[in-house]
Amino acid sequence: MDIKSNHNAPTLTDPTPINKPRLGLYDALLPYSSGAVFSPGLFLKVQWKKPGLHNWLDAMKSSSPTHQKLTKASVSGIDTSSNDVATVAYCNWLVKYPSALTSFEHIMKYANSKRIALFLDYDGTLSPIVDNPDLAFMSDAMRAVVKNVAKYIPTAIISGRSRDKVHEFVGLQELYYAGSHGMDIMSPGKEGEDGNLFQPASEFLAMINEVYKSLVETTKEIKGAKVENNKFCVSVHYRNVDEKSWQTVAQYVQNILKDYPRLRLTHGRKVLEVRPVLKWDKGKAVEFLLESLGLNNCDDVLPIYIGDDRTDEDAFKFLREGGGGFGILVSCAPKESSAFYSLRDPSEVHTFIIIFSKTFFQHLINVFRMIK
Ligand SMILES: O=P(O)(O)OC[C@H]1O[C@H](O[C@H]2O[C@H](CO)[C@@H](O)[C@H](O)[C@H]2O)[C@H](O)[C@@H](O)[C@@H]1O
Repeated sequence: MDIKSNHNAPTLTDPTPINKPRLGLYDALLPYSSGAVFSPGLFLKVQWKKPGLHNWLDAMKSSSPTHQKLTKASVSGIDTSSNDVATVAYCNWLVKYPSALTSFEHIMKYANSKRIALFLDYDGTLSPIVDNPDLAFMSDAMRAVVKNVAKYIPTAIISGRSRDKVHEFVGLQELYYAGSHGMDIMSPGKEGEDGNLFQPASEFLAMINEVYKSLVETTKEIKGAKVENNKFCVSVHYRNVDEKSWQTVAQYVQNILKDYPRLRLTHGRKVLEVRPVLKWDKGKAVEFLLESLGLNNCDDVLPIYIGDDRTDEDAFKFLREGGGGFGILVSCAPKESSAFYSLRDPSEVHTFIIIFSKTFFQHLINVFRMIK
């Protein structure tokens, strides 16, 4: 697969925010920017039309299909001796989204002599999906590989969680963090200091808090429902709600959103995500970070994004349609995606980052020897 041939000219249309700060590690850092001012172009012009309850329910059911038990997969491939329908479907799907592990040499050939930027989603990518969102811890082994790769490659975590929460889970100072689906971006600070901040949705803070409180109040009677305040967006979890009550969850969220035309809803993995009607998503966050790092519009840069969720598709799409890189979808079940490659689960993400760091480090040594 020729990655480059798939990249067309960028299709982004909204103007650059007026006081867009640069967050680059290697650039002069601009001062902390609070209450950023943005061009009206940042707001979505078409008002979001709230879909009917049945559409919401359909989306809730399809957003997190029960994972098929796919066994015996390994780095080198899948156990094709099994005739299990799910395994066959997964193998067919791998033709379109090859494993980033089995395609590793191809990826490295393409990455050779390029500067890399690595973007990592958190839930379902660095940490396994668990029932309680407060207990979605990342393993020490995963933390160690992310810490190691970040020594050589600018690395960012891009999550739907609040930036503080995901920073607390990951626990590494040296990374870029983009919380609230990219609406809250911070660069690594110097020792004991905060880095630069970019918050395109800051004016929505009060509104989001208000909606969070209403959602907590109205859903408290639904057993298993959980509302999470992600600062510039709110998650309504229904993973632990009996399926018979999903309609009630959807109804309650819909009732509240009727009063907030400037908020919209997206679906994640057994979660409804309430967020501002802004032209800002994980794809825009990747674009912003590349620009801040001085790595945009360069032929010698390869951005790689690894993620598992629907909201990661915005980043995959950005990279595919002119962002100069590619996405890797983490999924153990077939899914349509704008990613180029796939990995089955966080343990394969762990393996990929290890192999990638080692190969990249070796490459740096070779370059160093050549110039010596
Ligand atoms: O962009 P992400 O970092 O993937 O964040 C998306 C949502 O992730 C979290 O929820 C998901 O993971 C939970 C823990 O494994 C799981 O219980 C839940 O069902 C998943 O949807 C997070 O709690 C949400 O706030 C994020 O929106």
